[in-house]
Amino acid sequence: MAKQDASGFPAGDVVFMERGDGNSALLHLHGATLISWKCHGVENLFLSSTSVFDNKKAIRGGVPIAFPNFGPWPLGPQHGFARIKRWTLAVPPTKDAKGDILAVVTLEDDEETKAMWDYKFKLVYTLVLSEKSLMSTLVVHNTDTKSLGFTTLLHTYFRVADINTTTVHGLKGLKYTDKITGGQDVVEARDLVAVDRNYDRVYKDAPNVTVLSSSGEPARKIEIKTFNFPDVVVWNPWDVKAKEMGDFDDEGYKEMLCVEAGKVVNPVTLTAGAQFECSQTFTSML
Ligand SMILES: O=P(O)(O)OC[C@H]1O[C@H](O)[C@H](O)[C@@H](O)[C@@H]1O
Repeated sequence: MAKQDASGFPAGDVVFMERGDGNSALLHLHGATLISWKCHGVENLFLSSTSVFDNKKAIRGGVPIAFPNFGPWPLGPQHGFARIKRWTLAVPPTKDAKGDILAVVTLEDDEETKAMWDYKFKLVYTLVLSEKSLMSTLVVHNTDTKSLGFTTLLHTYFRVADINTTTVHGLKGLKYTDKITGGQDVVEARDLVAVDRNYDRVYKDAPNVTVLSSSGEPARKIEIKTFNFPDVVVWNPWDVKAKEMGDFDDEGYKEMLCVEAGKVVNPVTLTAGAQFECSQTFTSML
């Protein structure tokens, strides 16, 4: 398995949050990519063992942030630049009276971002680690004197013991676009969505709670509660695409599922000085 604890990284590259009861989180400042969330000692995030940590390429796994664009982008790299920029640690891990840990990282425009996307902005990403939960809040500030538009998404790679026992609840009745087959939107008929091939589906207008369940050892049941993320992308590259990606374990598709909270179908428009807040909270229900 990939290095998923703080000891494998130069100290200045990662932010380690630890409650001391088997609950911890590890964020890499490259892309503000959360690369580990352990709940009672169980790792819930998938990180490819072949992920490249060169502070250039996006980290393959954890929770990369897509901003200011989800998907192919004519102005710059796929999924935007937030996942490949170095973020700044604004508030180092701080414990409150309940024992919860808070940390804040930020990203602001610079010459490189403005060459692609000519706007001034500030992103503030706040993590709060509780006993069974991790809340991640992204606030986008328009610090420019003109309006800007964007799409954004938290690209969570969940770790599961066995994809064949994994389901996602909460998507029934929603329309989705299937990016693999193309064509018309389809209505999801299943209460429990199981993934048995290459999936790349964008579910629209989802309720704010979905639940990922997986048996095997260890079993997992994780509630994903969102705010201002109306879309859910379900992605698994499966065997052929996994092999095609240089930074994805050949067999890794059997041990992961991406359930991505997004604001991707309808972009956000922010007037000068305005801000937009969105969040997702993982809660282990076991
Ligand atoms: O390889 P990446 O740029 O990290 O993208 C990985 C995947 O991200 C999302 O899930 C998209 O819906 C997929 O179309 C894409 O293949």
